[in-house]
This record gives sequence, structure tokens and C-alpha cells, in this order.
Amino acid sequence: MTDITTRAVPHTTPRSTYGLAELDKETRMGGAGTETTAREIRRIDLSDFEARKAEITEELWAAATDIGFFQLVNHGIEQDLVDQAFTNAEGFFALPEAHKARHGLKKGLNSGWESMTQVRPSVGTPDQKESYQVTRPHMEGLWPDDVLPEFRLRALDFEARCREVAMRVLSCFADKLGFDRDFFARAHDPRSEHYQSTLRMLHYFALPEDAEPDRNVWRAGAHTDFDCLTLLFQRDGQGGLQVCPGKEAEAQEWTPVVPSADTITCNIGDMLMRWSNDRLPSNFHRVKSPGPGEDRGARYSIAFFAQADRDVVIEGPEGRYPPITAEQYIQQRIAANFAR
Ligand SMILES: O=C(O)CCC(=O)C(=O)O
Ligand SMILES: [Fe+2]
Repeated sequence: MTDITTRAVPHTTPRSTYGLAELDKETRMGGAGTETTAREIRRIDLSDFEARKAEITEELWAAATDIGFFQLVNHGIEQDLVDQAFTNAEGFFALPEAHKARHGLKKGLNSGWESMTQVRPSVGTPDQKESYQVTRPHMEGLWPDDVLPEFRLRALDFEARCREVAMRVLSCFADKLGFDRDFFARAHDPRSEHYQSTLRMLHYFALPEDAEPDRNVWRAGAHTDFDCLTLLFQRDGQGGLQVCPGKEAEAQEWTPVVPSADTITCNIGDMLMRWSNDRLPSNFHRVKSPGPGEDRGARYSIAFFAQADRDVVIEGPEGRYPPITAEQYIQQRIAANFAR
């Protein structure tokens, strides 16, 4: 069994503006680039998971290493529950600004509400969105129980269901990477005080009819996620997500992901890239603002970020990256993204 608990980790010396190669790469991804629909976004069927695990593992591995992003169908979360999670999120975002501000983001803890405070290193302008994040150990004072009595339970229930799906996918990667099946489940333990996986509800604002589209403004600027694996839920007809595989980043060719309410779009994040010694490259993605002639309506999405617990050390078998705790890792990324 591989030891993933805390031990002394040498402090890494910053070698660049941000101290992490991932962030330096990200700063080069802010341009418009070009669009291509030539890439295949593979859909992987998770039904009958236990019986078909070997076959599913091969499909996930091929999609993750060839392209890096993929979609899950028959993932086991009932459509009603997904729809309810969106209704729950929309209910929160519809609250008056002053009320939402009572549950403001706890800096550095990925918990609570923020609006227009995330500035991606790639573009340098604030994402045109508000978000509400649930990170289980840090939710004190952040639940709107007084006005939305069912919100808390629904969010926690959905978070747990997302974690189950993420752990199933990660158990397949564990097999291929030579870790035991439960390696990642131990590293994302909801009973641990160091748990830091996050459920994030997102609301990208509708663009007013009289607003001029601005090419430098993004709903979400180009980035890779900090985590091991992201599950992203979208609504039919609310597009804008574009992806660029990590290994093709230099070409800056972006593929639109057509939203579909019954699939989960997955990204490999930077933690898994490190843990796999780059065998599983993390993926760039962004959400573009409506351009001339495009639908200006709001976009809602929900992301689950499987982020290893704070006390877990991320270190691949070949020592390509210096060991770092998941806590240090996430803190550096948050510091580069949130000015306040
Ligand atoms: O809303 C989306 O489609 C993408 C969100 C995202 O990439 C993020 O929050 O990291
Ligand atoms: Fe992301």
C-alpha cells in the first residue's frame, strides 16, 4: 500500500513568476486561438460498472491519454437529482446580493459565495460569473438555512453522489498507474478534517442586449483545474465551454463541448498530472462570452473538483515533480487566482 499521509515536504523554491510550471503554462493560454470540431469527445458508458470495470478502464485510459477529456453517460446519478441540484443552485443565485454576501467566500478554503473575483492568470480580467462553493469542513455560517431550508441537504447529497462517481473513475486510473484500487478514495476521504474536494455551483451572467461583446472578457478564462478530476454538469442549450488537450496546448485550437444535461464532462486536473508523471495530462478549458449574434442568456453549470485531502503528499513514482502536500498545492493556485 502506498503511503499517502503527511510527512515532511521540502519547501519548493519558486523557479518562475508563480513557482509552478502549470501556472506559467496557463499565462500563455489567454489568446483567442482558433476553433476546431475535428476532435472526438468520447462518451464512456459507466453502466454495469463492477462487471465491466476492466473494459471501462481501457476506454477511460485511452480517452484520457489520447485527448484528455471525455464524457460519462449512464453515470449513476439520476436525472431528477441533477435537475434538482440545478434548481437548488438557481434558488441560491436568485437571492438578493446583500443576502448572498452574508455567506461570502472564505479566502483560501473554497467555501462560500463570490462574484466576479476570480481573475485567471491567462487573461487577467475577472470571470463574468458568481459561484458558490461547498467544501464540507468549512461551511460554518455559509448555509442560507433561514431562506432556503432544503438547500444544505440537497447540496451535501449531490456532493456525495459526485464524489462516488469521481472515485469510481479514479479507481480505474489507479489500476493503470499501479496504485491499489482504493488509493484515490483514501486520498479524498470525506470523514477527514483535511478533506478539500469542492462542489461548485456557477452562474455566468446574461449579457445585456445593449452591451458590446468584448473579446478580452471571458465567462471563464482559459485554465487547467487544480484537482485530480473534475466532473462538470451542464444544461442543454447553455453552451460556451471549449477545451484544448494539455498535450496540444501550443497549437491553441479549441473544441466546443456541446452541452447535454444527461452527460458529465470530465477533465483531468493538475494533481493527477503530477501523480501520474504526466501520463495523464491536464486539460485547458474556458467558457467564452456570447459573441455577436449569439444567445446572450445566462449559463448555469455545476462542477465537482476531486481535490486530494490537505495532508496528502502528491508525488509521482519517477520524481519528475518535487513532493508537495495537496494543501500547499491548492494554496498556491488559489493565491494566483483570487486577489481578494
Ligand atoms: O462552467 C463551466 O463550464 C466550467 C467551469 C470551470 O471550468 C471551473 O470552474 O473550473
Ligand atoms: Fe475549470
